[in-house]
Amino acid sequence: MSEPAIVADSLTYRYGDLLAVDHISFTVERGEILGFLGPNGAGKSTTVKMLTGQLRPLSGRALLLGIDVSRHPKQVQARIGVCFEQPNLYEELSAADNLRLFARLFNVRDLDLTALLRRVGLDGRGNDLVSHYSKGMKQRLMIARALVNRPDILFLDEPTEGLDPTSAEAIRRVIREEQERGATIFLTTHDMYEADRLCHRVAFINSGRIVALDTPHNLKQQYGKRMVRAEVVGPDGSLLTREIILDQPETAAEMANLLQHEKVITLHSEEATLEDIFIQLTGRGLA
Ligand SMILES: Nc1ncnc2c1ncn2[C@@H]1O[C@H](COP(=O)(O)OP(=O)(O)OP(=O)(O)O)[C@@H](O)[C@H]1O
Repeated sequence: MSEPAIVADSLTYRYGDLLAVDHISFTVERGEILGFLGPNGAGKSTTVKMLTGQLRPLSGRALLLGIDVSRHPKQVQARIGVCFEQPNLYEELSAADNLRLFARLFNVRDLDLTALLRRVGLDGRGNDLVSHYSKGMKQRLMIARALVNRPDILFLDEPTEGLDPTSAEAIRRVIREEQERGATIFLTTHDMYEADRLCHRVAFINSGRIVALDTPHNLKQQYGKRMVRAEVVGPDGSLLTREIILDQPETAAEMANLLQHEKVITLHSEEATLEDIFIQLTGRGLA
């Protein structure tokens, strides 16, 4: 079996007195989409920078595709694609020239510019200057740039943050396509719905530490409470809410009581969201 796409082994980083990343360890298998979830300042970007060779860990090490990132950054960088939250494009060049420049840097000779621009919904706009692009267009161009070298691993740092729904959906579609192509995706986000829909597993990070790492389904099973919420008509005719926790010894009796003795108007089953679980584990929200 091939080695994992990403191995983080006790990665640690400090800015002055601040321990931003505190002995983080995890593994991402090839072809997996891992969501890295945490609030502002949790240490997500710092972790990504260590994984991609932009910051040298204070201690610990990162292996990408079996290669030590600190020892062989160039070798690793040729095989990954990185898209950061802050646009770092050449604004006075056209979108196409930005991509061509990157292709030259990576020695990619058979770049199909038209196809690449089409994938991110920028076909017909390749000759526009990047400075004339909207925020969403720049973000999509950065994704395109991260794909130029057909990376084995894609690092996407908050790729849909602040985008309109159409741009965000275009980016999610590309993420799924890349995973189907066989790429591994490391997705940093504080959007729990996005993580829930896209990721095979999610890691919760808080104050520089991983507090949980599992599939969204297992996290909900382990930490979440499934429940039924009903709206019923009260004695004075007003609407009241009843909540019944599922999977308890008394659940069946409570459900029977509800249906036999109350006038039920609506009935919905609900499960914990990743946000609920994050709050339960850390005492704070993701936003
Ligand atoms: N260059 C820096 N100098 C000093 N402190 C920094 C620097 N970069 C980040 N930090 C601090 O390190 C901690 C982790 O920051 P980091 O950017 O990794 O968090 P994050 O989870 O990516 O947050 P966000 O969601 O806001 O991007 C924060 O407390 C932040 O203020």
